[in-house]
Amino acid sequence: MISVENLTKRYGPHAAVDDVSFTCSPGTVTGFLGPNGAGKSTTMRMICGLTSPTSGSATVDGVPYRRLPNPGRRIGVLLDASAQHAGRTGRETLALAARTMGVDPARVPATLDRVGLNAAAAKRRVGAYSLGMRQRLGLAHALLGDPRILILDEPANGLDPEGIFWMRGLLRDFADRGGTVLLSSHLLREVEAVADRLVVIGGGRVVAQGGRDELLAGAGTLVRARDPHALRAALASAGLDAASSTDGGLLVHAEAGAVGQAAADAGVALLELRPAGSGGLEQLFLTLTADQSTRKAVR
Ligand SMILES: Nc1ncnc2c1ncn2[C@@H]1O[C@H](COP(=O)(O)OP(=O)(O)OP(=O)(O)O)[C@@H](O)[C@H]1O
Repeated sequence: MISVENLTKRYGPHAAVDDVSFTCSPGTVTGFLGPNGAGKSTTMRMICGLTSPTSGSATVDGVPYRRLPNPGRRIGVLLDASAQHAGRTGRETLALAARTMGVDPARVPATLDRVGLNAAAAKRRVGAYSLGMRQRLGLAHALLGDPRILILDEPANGLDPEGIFWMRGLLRDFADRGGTVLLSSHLLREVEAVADRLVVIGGGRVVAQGGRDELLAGAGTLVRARDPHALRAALASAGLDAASSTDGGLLVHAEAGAVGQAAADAGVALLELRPAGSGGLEQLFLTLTADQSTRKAVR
C-alpha cells in the first residue's frame, strides 16, 4: 500500500506539488497522469525519499521510504532509466544491485530474461543501450528484489509497440498477483488499457481521482454549438456550470439530456452532444487538464 497524505512541495513561491493525497492498494495499477510540469515526478520522488516534502507525508506499507531497512525488497523503483552507470554492462549493473540488496546473484540472469534482455544484451555496456533497453534494465532493477510494490515514472518511454504491449502484460500480471503499481505515463491509451485507478494531477493539484471506469463514466457532457455564446447563456440560465474544453466545446457537469434540453429551451442549435468519457481517457485527460492553472505550470 502506498499512502500519500496532503503532500506539498514548494520551490520558492511556486508549489510544484500542492496538497496531494491518494492511496494505491494491493491488486491495483494506479495510473498517475498529468501534463508536463504537473508535479508527477516530484510526487514520486517524495514517495521514494529523494525529495523532502515541504509538508505532508508519504508512506509505503505504513513506513516512510527512508525508514525501510532494505527498500529494494519492498518497493521497486524506476524513476530515471538514463541515470544508470554507462560504463557497466547490464549484467554487472544487476549483479551490483543484487549484492546491495542481499539478493541471490543467481536471480540476475532470470531477471534480465524476464525483461527481454538476452545474453548478448546483458554483456553490452549500458552506454551502448537504446533508451528502450535502459528502461528494460531499469525495470529489471526494480523487480530484482521481488518487491510487492512498483513505482515507475514513464517506464514505457522509448519502448517500441511490442515492448509497450509486453510491459502492459507484466504490470497487469504483477497487480493480479496482489502487487501494487503506481505508474506515470504520457501514453494515455496504454494507461487506459492497464490501470484500474487513475490520479490526474494538474498544476500540482489533484484534479480527479477514482476508478478508471467510474471516472470515464462521470466525466460530464461535451457539447458544441455553432453559437458558443448563446450556448453558454442557455446553460447558465438553466443553472448548469460549463467549462471550456480544449477542442472548442464546453464540458458541462450534467447528464446529456439536461444539457440538450437547456439548449432546446433557448433555441440553440447543437453541433455535438455526447458523454465526455466516450472519447476515452485522452479526451477526459484533455478536458480535466485544460484549466488555466495547469497551463501556467507547463510554462
Ligand atoms: N529542483 C527543482 N527546483 C525548482 N523547481 C522544480 C524542481 N523540480 C521540479 N520543479 C518544478 O516543479 C514542477 C513540477 O515538476 P515535475 O518534474 O514534478 O513535473 P512532471 O509532472 O513530472 O512533468 P513531466 O511530465 O514533464 O516530467 C515544474 O514546474 C518544475 O519546473
